[in-house]
Amino acid sequence: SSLLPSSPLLSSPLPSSPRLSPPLLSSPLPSPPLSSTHTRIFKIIVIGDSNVGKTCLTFRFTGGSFPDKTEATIGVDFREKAVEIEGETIKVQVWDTAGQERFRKSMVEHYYRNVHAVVFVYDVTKMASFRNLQTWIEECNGHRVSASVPRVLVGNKCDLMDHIQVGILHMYTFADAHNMLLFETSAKDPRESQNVDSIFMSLACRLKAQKSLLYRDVEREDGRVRLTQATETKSNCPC
Ligand SMILES: Nc1nc2c(ncn2[C@@H]2O[C@H](COP(=O)(O)OP(=O)(O)OP(=O)(O)O)[C@@H](O)[C@H]2O)c(=O)[nH]1
Ligand SMILES: [Mg+2]
Repeated sequence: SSLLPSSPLLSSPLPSSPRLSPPLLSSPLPSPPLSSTHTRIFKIIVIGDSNVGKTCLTFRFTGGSFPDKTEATIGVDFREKAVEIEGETIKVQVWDTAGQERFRKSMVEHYYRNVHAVVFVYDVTKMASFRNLQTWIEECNGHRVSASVPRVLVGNKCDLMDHIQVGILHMYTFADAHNMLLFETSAKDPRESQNVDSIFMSLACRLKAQKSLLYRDVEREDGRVRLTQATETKSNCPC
């Protein structure tokens, strides 16, 4: 695990440092492509206590498996996966952040800058990791993350059924109070992998929908781009 995205866990080449290229930093949600050569990137950060399984979840989504061994993330690891939604290829760029304070201090500003969605993870077998969510939410709010940025609550390690400390009621109440989508997952159990994918795919669909409502009918007329009213809202989203 490393500050720079040179980790062997990386699924594809990614920006060489957290200073991302201008198109990603310049707009809160990148506009849809007007040509097929431009791929939109959605930046999703994954935060929560150390050891809750953030690295394993992001690896399960981008790499399709559970890593044999992980070390505490230092700074951030980037992982990326191209997904296709309604005919558009979108890059889901997952920022796997460090849970340990000493490994994240200098990076926090980078995490939240122009983020498109936030995934809050806790460990269903550790009540402390659930209680600490309040602190993570405060940090997120403290970095001027807009209320329109979708937030998701993920209770991980649900394969450890005999050790569950955070019941479903806790989870529902919390997610409801904070207007979050919620998922219970296991990064470890392969039978749960679809559920892990759903976390990121549902966000990607939502982000795409947010923008496609505005730009759905982008048309070119006489060489000029014209925006027209959305005429249909039916979605072919795979989620
Ligand atoms: N049983 C079980 N263990 C898991 C699961 N996900 C992760 N783990 C284990 O939990 C430990 C921590 O996982 P990581 O993904 O490294 O945790 P992290 O949240 O990235 O931790 P930091 O990088 O320190 O913030 C590892 O030993 C994993 O093997 C899961 O779904 N089930
Ligand atoms: Mg980690």
